[in-house]
Amino acid sequence: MDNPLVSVVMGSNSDWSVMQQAAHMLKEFDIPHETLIVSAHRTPDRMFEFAETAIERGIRCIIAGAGGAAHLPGMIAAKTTLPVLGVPVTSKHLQGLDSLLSIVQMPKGVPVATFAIGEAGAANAGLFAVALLSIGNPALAARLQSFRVAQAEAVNAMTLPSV
Ligand SMILES: Nc1c(C(=O)O)ncn1[C@@H]1O[C@H](COP(=O)(O)O)[C@@H](O)[C@H]1O
Repeated sequence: MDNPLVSVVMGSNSDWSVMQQAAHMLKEFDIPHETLIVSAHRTPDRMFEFAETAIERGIRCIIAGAGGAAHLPGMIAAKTTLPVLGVPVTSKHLQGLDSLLSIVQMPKGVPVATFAIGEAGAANAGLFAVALLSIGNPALAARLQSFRVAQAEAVNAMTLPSV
């Protein structure tokens, strides 16, 4: 996508089933974004270059998802002052608790905004990026409000089976 405002990055293509939820939200709100595979562990030089050039490329925030020893969001945050939204990807052996703790326990001074494990976290990271971009953008803020109204209506229309 031309001139992306949000980067959605992940450590491996195996993260896509979770991380695509963030991209879907951005698409729903017509936010120009890019999706990339970058790994602090496996492609450290590429990760450094990505983080160091993100501001000059016009990126406004970075959604970073990883599983297991999920150092990617924190390492990106170490190399840029852009807001980094961390998504703990569900892992095979520890169900993403390892990813969550790796992402959330950042040392003071280098924040990563950490979301829920898995698809809900990825979708919410996308929505949070929209919320960040809606500051000073009343049209986008109005679309976000409409999204909430539609969501409330869907919940109001829910029914339960009789016992
Ligand atoms: N946590 C990280 C990092 C990183 O933090 O740099 N790079 C890859 N990974 C994670 O390794 C898991 C398994 O990856 P593979 O499926 O490729 O073996 C993925 O969830 C990925 O995010």
